[in-house]
Formats: sequence, structure tokens, C-alpha cells
Amino acid sequence: MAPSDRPGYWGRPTSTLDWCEDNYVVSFYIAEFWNTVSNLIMIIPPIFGAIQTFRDGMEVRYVFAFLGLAAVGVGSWCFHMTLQYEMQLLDELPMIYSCCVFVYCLYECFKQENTVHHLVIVILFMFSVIVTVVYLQWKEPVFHQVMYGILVGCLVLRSVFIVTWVYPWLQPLAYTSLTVFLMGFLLWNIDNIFCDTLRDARRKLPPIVGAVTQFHAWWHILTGLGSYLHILFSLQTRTTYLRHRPKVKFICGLWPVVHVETDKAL
Ligand SMILES: CCCCCCCC/C=C\CCCCCCCC(=O)N[C@@H](CO)[C@H](O)/C=C/CCCCCCCCCCCCC
Ligand SMILES: [Zn+2]
Repeated sequence: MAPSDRPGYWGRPTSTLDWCEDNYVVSFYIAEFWNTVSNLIMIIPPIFGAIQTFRDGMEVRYVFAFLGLAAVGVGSWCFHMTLQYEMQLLDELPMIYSCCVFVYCLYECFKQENTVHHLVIVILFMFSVIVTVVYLQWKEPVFHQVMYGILVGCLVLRSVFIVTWVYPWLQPLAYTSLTVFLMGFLLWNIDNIFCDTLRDARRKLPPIVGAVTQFHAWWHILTGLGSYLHILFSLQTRTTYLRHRPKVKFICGLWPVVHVETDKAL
């Protein structure tokens, strides 16, 4: 049966990008199976992070940071499942918006509690609007990638400043986040550059190799983890500055969360 006749087929791909994973191979209902399910790491932990942050009475910007990451995960799930252009926007535009929230959190971490810096908000809002309008007109993925890269570069510079000059003891968390993120970026590039070789290898080798060599899926996992750790770093910086005595705990001895004691904790 041709893919277009199968139940669950979402229609001819209309996205401007189609990744290296072969389409509709694992499931009739999911165009890129591994690229889709790997988004769970970007959805589930940040939701718990948002709940914990809300319960601890922390500033709402950190709840938005966690929810922004979860929104990227949901958008990315929809995109890889369908390969439809509208879903691609649901994946890529929230990457810009949530990164702007991260930038705001990290550049405003040494300000009085619950103060709002309107100028920074206006600048980041204008940046988001301009990127959105230009990208809707000029459907060039490299434009989106460069804009996203600029925001990540701002986060890296600010993180390095904080752990060099203010809180050196946060270096392990900051550099783990950065290393994990950059490893993901390396695999994202390998997946794009060596796609033909990877596809050939997958066809000749056992199916398990096909699953573990989906480097775009690994990019989701590593960038999801790196971004989550980045929010923890940002939260740790902020709560240390506010003298809220943050504690990093490991759920099941494995998964890191920041617990904070504030007067507003529920
Ligand atoms: C100091 C640590 C920095 C951590 C920064 C974390 C910022 C995270 C912000 C938002 C979360 C986004 C999570 C990424 C989800 C990816 C979803 C995805 O795969 N989307 C694709 C479509 O499926 C989309 O087309 C992919 C775009 C990839 C763009 C890659 C550009 C990366 C640029 C990295 C530049 C590094 C600069 C380093 C400077 C020293
Ligand atoms: Zn993706």
C-alpha cells in the first residue's frame, strides 16, 4: 500500500524541512517516529519543573521558562509527527520565544525581587515579532537557525560571565548544561551532513542501529536536557542572589530539580 493510502497519513509533507529519518517506517500514524517520541524529554520534566517552581512561590518568569520549553517539545512532537508547515512553525517559533524568556531570566537575575524591566521586555518582544514576521514571509530555515543561535550565544556569554565573576561554584552546572547542549548541536550537524551515509548504514544493519543512529532525535534529547539544566542554573543563580537557600535534589537519585524555600512556598 502506498503511504498516501494508509490510515493515519497526515498528507504530503508541506514543511520546508524534512529530516534524515525515513518517513512512516515505524508507524502509519507518525511520520518520523524517533524524532517524535524523543520530544518527551522536552515535555514531561519541564512540566514538573513548572509545578515545583510555582509551589515554591518563585517568580512567574521561571514558570514561563519551564512551560516555554514544554511548549517547544509539544510543537516539535506535532511537527515530526505530521511534517506539515504549520506544525513546523509551532516547533520553531516557540524556540525563539522561550529562548527570549531564558535571556530575560538570566540578564535580570541580579535585580530586586519581583521588579520588571520594561525596556528589556520590549526589546525581546520586538525581536520575537520581527523574527516571526520575517520568517513567515521568507521561509528560510537558516534565518531561523541564525536568530536562534544569536539568542543561545547571548545565554552562553551571560552564563560564562556569571560563573567567572559572580558565582564560580556554579561552574559545574553551567558547563554541564553547555556541554550537553553543544553535544546535541554536534549530532544535529552530523545528522544533516552525513545523512546519505547514515541512511545507507541503517538499511544494511539491524533495526536497533536504525533507532540509535537517529541523531536528530538525540539532538532533541540532549538539547532538552541542556535547556532544562540551563533553567536550573538560572534559577539557582536567581535564588542564591535573593538568599532563598536553593537546594539541588535528585529525584530517584537521578533527575535534578531545584527546591527553594521562600515565604510563599505552598
Ligand atoms: C549555556 C547553555 C545554553 C543552553 C541554551 C538553551 C536554550 C534553549 C532554548 C529553547 C529550547 C529549545 C530546545 C530546542 C528544540 C529543538 C527542536 C527542533 O529540533 N527544531 C527543529 C525542527 O524540528 C528546528 O528546525 C531546529 C533548529 C535547530 C537550530 C540549531 C541552531 C543551533 C545554534 C546553536 C548555536 C550555539 C552557539 C554557541 C556559542 C558559543
Ligand atoms: Zn526536531
